Amino acid sequence: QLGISAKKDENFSSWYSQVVTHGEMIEYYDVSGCYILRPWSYAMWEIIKDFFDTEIKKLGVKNAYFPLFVSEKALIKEKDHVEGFAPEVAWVTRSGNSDLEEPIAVRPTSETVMYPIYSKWIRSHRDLPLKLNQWCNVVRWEFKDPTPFIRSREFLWQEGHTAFATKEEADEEVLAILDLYRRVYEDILAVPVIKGIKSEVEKFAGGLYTTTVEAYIPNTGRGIQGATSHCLGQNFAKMFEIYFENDNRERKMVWQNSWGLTTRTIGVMVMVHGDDKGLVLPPRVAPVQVVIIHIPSKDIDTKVLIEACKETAKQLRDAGLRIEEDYRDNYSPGWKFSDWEMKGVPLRVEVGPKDIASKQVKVVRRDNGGKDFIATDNIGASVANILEDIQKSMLEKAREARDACIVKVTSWDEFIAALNNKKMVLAPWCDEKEVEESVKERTKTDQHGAAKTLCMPFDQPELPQGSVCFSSGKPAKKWALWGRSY
Ligand SMILES: O=C(C[C@H]1NCCC[C@H]1O)Cn1cnc2c(c1=O)CCCC2
Ligand SMILES: [Mg+2]
Repeated sequence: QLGISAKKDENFSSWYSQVVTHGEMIEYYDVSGCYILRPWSYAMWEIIKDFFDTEIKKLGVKNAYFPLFVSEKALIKEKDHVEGFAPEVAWVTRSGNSDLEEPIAVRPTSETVMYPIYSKWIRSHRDLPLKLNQWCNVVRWEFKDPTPFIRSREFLWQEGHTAFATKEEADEEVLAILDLYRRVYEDILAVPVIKGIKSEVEKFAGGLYTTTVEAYIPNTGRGIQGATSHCLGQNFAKMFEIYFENDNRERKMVWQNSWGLTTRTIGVMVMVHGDDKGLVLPPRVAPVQVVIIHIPSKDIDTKVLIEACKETAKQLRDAGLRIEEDYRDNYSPGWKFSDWEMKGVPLRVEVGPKDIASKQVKVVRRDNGGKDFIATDNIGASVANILEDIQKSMLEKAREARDACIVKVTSWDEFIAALNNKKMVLAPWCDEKEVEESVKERTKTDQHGAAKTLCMPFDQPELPQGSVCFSSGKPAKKWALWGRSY
C-alpha cells in the first residue's frame, strides 16, 4: 500500500486520518461521526480493558450490564445533570412505521439507568458498598468535528458506579481509580498525564467534584481530558432516593462515585507517538510486539532460513511476547519493513544467511530506528529487555515534549502569549466561576476555541504570599492549568 503523504508537522488532521486508516485501525462509515474499529485497534482496546478490568476487580468492583435505553422520565430526573447536555441525547421515537408512545433515549451515560435500580437494591448498610462497572458503548450526538477515537457519536468505554455509606470511602476510591487511569496512560500507552481537580465550571454538573487525568497533544497545542473520576456526593442519592439504614437504624443517603475511560485513550496514544511513517506503538499496547522477517538469498535454501526464523519465533513466544512472522513470498523485505512500520510494530527482527551463520539476528527499533545485532541464544530475555527500554524511552520522550509545552506565568500578557504559542499555561487563579467564564470570552477567536481550565493540578507549585490572579487581580487561591482543548 502507498505510504502516508501528509506530514505530521504540516497537516496534522490529514496525517492523523491517514495514519489510523493506513495503520488498519479504522474504517470509515456512512453514518457521520461513527467509525469501524478494525482488529488492529480493537486488540489495543482489549489490552487496556484487560488491565483495567483486572485492577478494578482487585478493588471489589463487579461487572454487570444495564439496558441501552433510558426512559425520558428517568433521564430528566437529575435536572442540572442533563439540561446542559440535552442536545447530545439520541432518541428512539419509532419502531417499524409506528411511533412509540413515549420516546426512549439511547444511553449517553448510565447514571439515570442505574440509580433508580440502586434505590431499589440499597436498603441497609449491609448492602454497601455497592460497586458495579459496565463495559459498553454510549451514544452522544456531538456536533463538533468528529475525529476517530477522539470524538465520535458512539464510543466504547467503561463506566463505574459505586455507592458507599461514608464520604471518606468515596473520596478514597475516587483517587484509587484516578491512579489506575494514570497507569493506563503512563504505564501502557507511554503518555504522560497530569492529575488534578476540575474547576466548578468544568466539573460534572451533577457531581460534587471531578478529578481528571489531562493529556496533551503537542502538534495542536491542545490539552485533552484523558479520563475522569467523579465524586457525586449525595446529589444523585437525593434525586433518586438512594437511602440506607445505618447501624443506628438512622435513614441516610449514600455517597456515590462514577468514573469513566473511553476508546479516546487509543487516539491520544496515536497522536502523541505517531510519525511520518505511521503508527509508533508502545510495546505494552502493541497487538504485535515483534515481527520476524526472513531475508531470502541465493546463499541459503529459503526453507532452512524460515526454519531458523520459526525457532527464534518460538523462543520469543515462550518469553511471553506477541510475535508475528512474515514469510510472504509475494512481497520484498523492503516492502514488508515499511508495511510493519506503518502498523507501528515496536521491533523488527531480520534474519538472513549471514545471521544464521553467526547465530545472531538483526533488530530494528520502530521508535528511534536503532539497529543492532543480538545473539539468538537467550533471545527471549534480550528482546524483552529491548521492548522494556522502548516503553520507557517513549514515555520519557513524550514527557519531555509535554513539559516543554507548559509555561508558568503570573500576568495576563504572558498568559495570552503562551496560549497563542500553543502552550498549556500554569497561572495563579482566584478560582471564581465568573473569572473563568470571562477568560473563555476573552480567548475565543474565530480560528481557535476558548481557553479553559484543564485542571487544578494536585501537584501545586509554591504560591507566594500575596499572589494575585493573572486575570482578575484578586487574591490567588491556587495554580490552575489552562489551555485550549479537545
Ligand atoms: O457522563 C458523565 C459523567 C460520568 N458518567 C459515567 C462515567 C464517568 C463520567 O463521565 C457526564 N456527561 C457527559 N455527557 C453527557 C451526559 C453526562 O452526564 C448526559 C447527557 C448526554 C451527554
Ligand atoms: Mg461531552
